[in-house]
Amino acid sequence: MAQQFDYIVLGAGSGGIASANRAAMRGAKVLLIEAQHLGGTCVNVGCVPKKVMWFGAQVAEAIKLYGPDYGFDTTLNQFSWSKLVESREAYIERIHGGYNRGLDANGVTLVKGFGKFVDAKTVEVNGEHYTAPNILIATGGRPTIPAIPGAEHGIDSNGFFALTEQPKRVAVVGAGYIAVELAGVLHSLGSETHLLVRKHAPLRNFDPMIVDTLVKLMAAEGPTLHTHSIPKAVEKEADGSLTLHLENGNSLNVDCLIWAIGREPATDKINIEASGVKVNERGFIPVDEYQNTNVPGIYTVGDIMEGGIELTPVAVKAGRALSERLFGGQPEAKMDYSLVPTVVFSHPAIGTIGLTEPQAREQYGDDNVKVYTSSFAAMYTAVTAHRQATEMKLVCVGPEEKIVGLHGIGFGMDEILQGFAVAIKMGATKADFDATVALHPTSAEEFVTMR
Ligand SMILES: Cc1cc2nc3c(=O)[nH]c(=O)nc-3n(C[C@H](O)[C@H](O)[C@H](O)COP(=O)(O)OP(=O)(O)OC[C@H]3O[C@@H](n4cnc5c(N)ncnc54)[C@H](O)[C@@H]3O)c2cc1C
Repeated sequence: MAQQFDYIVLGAGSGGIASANRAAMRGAKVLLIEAQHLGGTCVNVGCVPKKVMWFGAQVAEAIKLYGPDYGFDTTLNQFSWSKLVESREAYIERIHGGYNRGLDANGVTLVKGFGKFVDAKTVEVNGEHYTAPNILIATGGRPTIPAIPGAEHGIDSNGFFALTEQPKRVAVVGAGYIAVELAGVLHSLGSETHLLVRKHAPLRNFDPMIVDTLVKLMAAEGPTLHTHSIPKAVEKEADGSLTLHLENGNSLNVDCLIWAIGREPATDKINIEASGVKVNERGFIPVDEYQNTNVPGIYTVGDIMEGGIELTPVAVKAGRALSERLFGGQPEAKMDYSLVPTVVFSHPAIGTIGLTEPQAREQYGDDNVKVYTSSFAAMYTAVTAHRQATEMKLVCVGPEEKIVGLHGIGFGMDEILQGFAVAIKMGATKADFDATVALHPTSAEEFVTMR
């Protein structure tokens, strides 16, 4: 006999936990199924451990690059990778505790195990059957490994977080934000780091100002960027090192190879056929604007939805909106996927929202687009020998100069963006920015003082 619930959530990651909790708060009887760890990718092998490592890298930079000119006579005797990992994992354990308490407080039933569809209303876990009129698929994704000889000698981002020792020489392959972030952290913490990208630069879909600045900073400070570098094969040498052979004829010998070439959806092992839910040729699930799949009563949010934005707050917001619609008496509740801000924890950080300059010119025509920029060395770095560039840009359209894009790379950009994202979401114009009194002295003030 199947146990009956109002709502079954498959996957306790960012989207699943948020949706399960909100549904339970609205009175639904909720079952949450998780195969591995509460919190999913973000908490265990994504945003959270990544940001801790990035903070570690910030500490290293403060000591090595900036400390001396601020008068600190410091010597870095040693850096313990394993201590950093220990602190990080203890922090993650505390987050797990918080999630458990939250689910308990809301009355969500948690079952640990790998869930599979039996039919459109039934899921099986550990031999038990559970049924509900509403089922959310929130199983997220996993890193892609390329199909080349020897690829198995490399690790992925999950493997990066499992490293107990710091690699001496490492190659990170990929041009997206995860590749940039992992390479930046490893470089700043002292590994000889190589970032290999297929084309001329990483983060190619970002505003050209961001891409150009990042490439210049990498050339000046590292990691070593290898452009037009497509891996062809990986060979394990007798000494345990790895030789990466590239299509352009070059090769690179390293101790550790990290694939960060993209992610694929976890829809292939959940017997999705039994549910009737359609997936596209890559395994992502198409949904309408209300997160409905093609099967009534089955929904999806997060990294496995087709055309989604693979970020935690997006999965969380979509999951909550869905629960408000199903159980909270808000029949029109839905996620608004427009103007989603993004930060890349590079060195320095990148923040971006809205259209890039080329996108705005394409969409509105050159005559309707006005761009404002600012370029300076962040004050934190400007008083040291290690001056670091900050570049900012506002992309405005029409006679009212509505701001449709805001982009920045520089010290503090990760924390600067959120407030500006609110203003832009509200439809701010350049005049609104100009009317705002600057906060001095900050980098952020440049956004309201551009001429
Ligand atoms: C290295 C890295 C860094 C990142 N950094 C950021 C960042 O800084 N900011 C940001 O916003 N986003 C970041 N992300 C992206 C973010 O982690 C994802 O967008 C987010 O976790 C997606 O949430 P989700 O709910 O769709 O899936 P997930 O969080 O992946 O959760 C899916 C869960 O489902 C479980 N599961 C899968 N199949 C089953 C099954 N059959 N039965 C039971 N459970 C199952 C999995 O074990 C997992 O716990 C990062 C990702 C990575 C990999």
